[in-house]
Amino acid sequence: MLIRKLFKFESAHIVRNCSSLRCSTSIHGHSYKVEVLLEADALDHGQMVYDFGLMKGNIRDVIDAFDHAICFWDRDEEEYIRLCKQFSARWIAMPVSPSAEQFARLFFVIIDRILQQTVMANGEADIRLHSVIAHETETGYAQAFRHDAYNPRMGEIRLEEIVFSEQCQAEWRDPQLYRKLLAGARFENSTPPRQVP
Ligand SMILES: Nc1nc2c(c(=O)[nH]1)N=C([C@H](O)[C@H](O)COP(=O)(O)OP(=O)(O)OP(=O)(O)O)CN2
Repeated sequence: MLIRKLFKFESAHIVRNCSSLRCSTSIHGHSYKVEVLLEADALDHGQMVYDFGLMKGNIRDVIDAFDHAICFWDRDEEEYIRLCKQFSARWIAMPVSPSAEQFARLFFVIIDRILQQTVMANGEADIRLHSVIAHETETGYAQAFRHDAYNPRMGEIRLEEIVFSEQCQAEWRDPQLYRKLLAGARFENSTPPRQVP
């Protein structure tokens, strides 16, 4: 069974080398929508694949870091990157260009790691990240599946190479969140009170 949770953020970028001139030569913003799809073949003690509320923890926090941030490819021109950092307290450096496709892949890789490091506490069984959909506009989206996220032909995404500005990190509920993720820390889902009907 599949479940889906929708997240939103507003962000600015340039996508170099693309065919659309406006997109590759002018900083512009989008109201992104990100759909996270999880799958499992069994249900937890609440008879859910994964409680939607749990997705409003680390998964939501990481996606929300992109809100009001300027996102740039770390191979963009040095001067452009310097100015992004100078004029925006919220910025994210990405090892791939910030197209809808790469946002979908990048979120897949991050959320996949969050789930791997999360200790399930309510009988959730074998939760798998099915795919991530990144809507850039009302009419255009990209959907990344596992084989896309880890496909080197699309560019390798190493978590260590995604850099969140100090301001992005400071606004997390846990400013150490990303450092903990990189260090392989375990994230505990809160244990629900057991009520047997
Ligand atoms: N496959 C992709 N194509 C384009 C991307 C992308 O990430 N993946 N990105 C862009 C631009 O960022 C652009 O701003 C969005 O393009 P487009 O859909 O053409 O935007 P419109 O605002 O014109 O949307 P309409 O709904 O068609 O008016 C370009 N292409």
